Amino acid sequence: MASSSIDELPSAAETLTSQISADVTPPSDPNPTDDVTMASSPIDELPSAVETLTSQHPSDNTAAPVNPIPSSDSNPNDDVPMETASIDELPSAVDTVKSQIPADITPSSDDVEAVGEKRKRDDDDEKTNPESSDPNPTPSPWFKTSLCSYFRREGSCSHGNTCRYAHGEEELRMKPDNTWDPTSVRGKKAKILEKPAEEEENGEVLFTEEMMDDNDGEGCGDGVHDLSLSKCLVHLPIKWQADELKKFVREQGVEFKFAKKRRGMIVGFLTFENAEQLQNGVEILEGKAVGNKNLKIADVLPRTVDKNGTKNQAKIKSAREAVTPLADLSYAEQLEQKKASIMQMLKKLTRNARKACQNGKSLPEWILQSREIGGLACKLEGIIESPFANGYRNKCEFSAGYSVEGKLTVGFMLGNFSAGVTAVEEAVDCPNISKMACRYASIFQTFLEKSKLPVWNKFKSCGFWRQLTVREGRKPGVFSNDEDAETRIAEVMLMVQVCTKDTDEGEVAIEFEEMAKAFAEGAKASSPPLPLTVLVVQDHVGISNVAPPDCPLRLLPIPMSDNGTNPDQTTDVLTKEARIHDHINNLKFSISPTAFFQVNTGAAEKLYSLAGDWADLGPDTLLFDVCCGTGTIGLTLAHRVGMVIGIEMNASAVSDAERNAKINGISNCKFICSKAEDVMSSLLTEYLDESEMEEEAKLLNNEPEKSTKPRFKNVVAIVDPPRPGLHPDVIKALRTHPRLKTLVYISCNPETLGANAIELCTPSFKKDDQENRRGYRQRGLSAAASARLRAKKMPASEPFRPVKAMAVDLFPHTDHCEMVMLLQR
Ligand SMILES: C[S@@+](CC[C@H](N)C(=O)[O-])C[C@H]1O[C@@H](n2cnc3c(N)ncnc32)[C@H](O)[C@@H]1O
Repeated sequence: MASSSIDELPSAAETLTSQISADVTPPSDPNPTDDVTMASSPIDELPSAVETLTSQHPSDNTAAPVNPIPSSDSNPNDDVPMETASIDELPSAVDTVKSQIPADITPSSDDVEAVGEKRKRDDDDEKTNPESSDPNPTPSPWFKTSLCSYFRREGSCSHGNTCRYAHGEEELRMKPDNTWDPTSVRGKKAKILEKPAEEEENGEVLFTEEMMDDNDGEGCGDGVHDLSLSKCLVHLPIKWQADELKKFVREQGVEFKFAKKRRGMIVGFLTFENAEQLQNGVEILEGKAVGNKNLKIADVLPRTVDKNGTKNQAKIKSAREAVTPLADLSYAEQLEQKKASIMQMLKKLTRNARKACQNGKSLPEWILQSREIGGLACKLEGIIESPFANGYRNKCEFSAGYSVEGKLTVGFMLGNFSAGVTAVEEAVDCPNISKMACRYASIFQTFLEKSKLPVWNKFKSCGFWRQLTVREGRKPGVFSNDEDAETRIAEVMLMVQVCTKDTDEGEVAIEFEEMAKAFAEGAKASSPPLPLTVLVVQDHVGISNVAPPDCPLRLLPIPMSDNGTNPDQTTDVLTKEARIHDHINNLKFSISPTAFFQVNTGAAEKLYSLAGDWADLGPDTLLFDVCCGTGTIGLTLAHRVGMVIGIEMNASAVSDAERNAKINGISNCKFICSKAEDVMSSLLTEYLDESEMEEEAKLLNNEPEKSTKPRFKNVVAIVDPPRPGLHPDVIKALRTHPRLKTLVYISCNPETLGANAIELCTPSFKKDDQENRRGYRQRGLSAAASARLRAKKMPASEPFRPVKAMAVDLFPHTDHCEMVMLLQR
């Protein structure tokens, strides 16, 4: 290796790692699904796990009279009286979905209030004493929000039905501050899930690479900083680098010795010359406004030892907590939590859509009717559970880094780099990860311990070994329990991400050879031996491990194995092409290293079937599969439609899709490699308007021009965008094409589905009333607020209406959940 900077990196043991106090929270699941940016809007309004859970809706069947509380979003034009009577239970989930949890979503009065109603009494009235002896009390928002201790103890209460306290969990209502009686089951559950919020307050940031020892470019590279004279600054602008930090601090009149800051992080470091300088700096900088944030000053502590010399380990999150935060709840409880969070999203959609409607115009029917279903934009039919709750991930990305204790580790990051967390811990007890993936991570870790090349240092953006991705391909057939998970895996692709910048080619070649040997031997030595089908290296220089799809790949030969699990490298074309296979609905899918494939194949199968069942398909249907990846949705539904057009921007996914059509003998699918925003409108015109013109010409008895395109009576789009949602141009094209009547929206991020649905489902403004604001998105606006603005500019077109929704749990033990919504007009 040529680079001296890499050679000079301190060893893990030498590294003086630091722990600092700061109020940041690591993400719960580093890799819930593949994130490929599509929409231009950031998701500002994503609820945290805690918000989601504390705002959980009760499964409350009581029809207690309540005092309506106005929603902040109430639309002054909406003067439809609010029902306070009981609301019929929603129909149960579709019969076809056997494993689905019954939909117990009878709304409580709180839900009705969420629809938005004028305040009828003032705050003093709301504070009605629940212990008052008035025989006909004005119901208070606190009514039945606490459990009756008498009832709990004795099993009865002399107040009977008139008691203000809840007689059992069934009767219990959420408090006006969106919390549950802490002694109730729901209160206790919420507490478990509030844990991350407490940690956020405590603020733990773990740096496993030393950032304080580095020469900061001002000739002060003594390698040692006095941590008692150092402070950490939190809430700095993410784009700042050290120079901007230095400039800012100097402008405040603060003197210092060193300043450290990396682009992409919200934290930076200051080291002072002496105690006086430090005290002065803290006084000036603490709470100082920077942008729309106020600075926080935190201590820089040695990583594993606090100021008193005692270990800080107790405060440190485990990989299990970081990656699978719901793992300590039962699976039934997890599903209930997710369903509740999707219901919140559906209520939010109604509120946002009301805000997006034109003043003085009547609201669309679906918003008016939402009050009958507790403020939901449409019925939530339930949640489909994952067929496997454990070891279900077919793709795991393990980072190479250092553990909290400075040990070289291949595992999961305990938090977010932007918040300063670089600690990596082994995937111990993470129930969503297969044993096979963990085993490969451990083989890689053992290899790295002996490697001459260093692991990637995120803070300094240097090093060589970055990440190991383990992708598994399953055999065809039905599997019914978690236990046989390992035996289902037939093929494994390993992709190792490295950064070869400034390295010696010869040395790298030797390391790769050693690595291939280590994997092959490790796979063979495992009991039972592990499959190893493909080994590829991805060469990436960027700061984050998320590499662009066109990042260079190199296929490495795997030394021959005599255990029968590996194909012959010299003859097998599959290994030469770097691909593995998986199976969905009896179809075989070929998957290349960077192509998206749902990480939970069993649950994806259910997801696609549901989308097909809702999509109103038939031989006369033209199906647009928008963001089609390797073609899974279109190909599994191809036999039910006339033609499928798949649109996908990742070129290797598109060539996988074409290959998959061939492998499965499907000939009515066409795949377009492009960003959907660039082609959606023209494709709709190309495939629909032409046939419309021919139809008209026929009616007028004119001889139509001979078309090369097939004609379809029914047009349906199934969209399955990445987490940022659909691009505004795709939404506009779908919304304004009059022949598209049915749209099935699959979303791995219900929040962006909510934002996109605002644009799809609110009536167009009259031209004169349309807002003339420029651009698709204004800085600082939430996704929903941006969507509301765009909705006001939507060209005249019939809006869709949300018809029904279903949650599908593709990610057990994490707080992520897939969602499907049917939109029609
Ligand atoms: C959530 S995945 C869904 C893939 C596929 N439907 C499936 O279930 O396997 C989203 C896909 O959208 C693709 N994508 C992201 N942005 C896109 C864009 N602007 N235009 C078209 N495809 C895009 C990604 O490459 C990815 O394959």
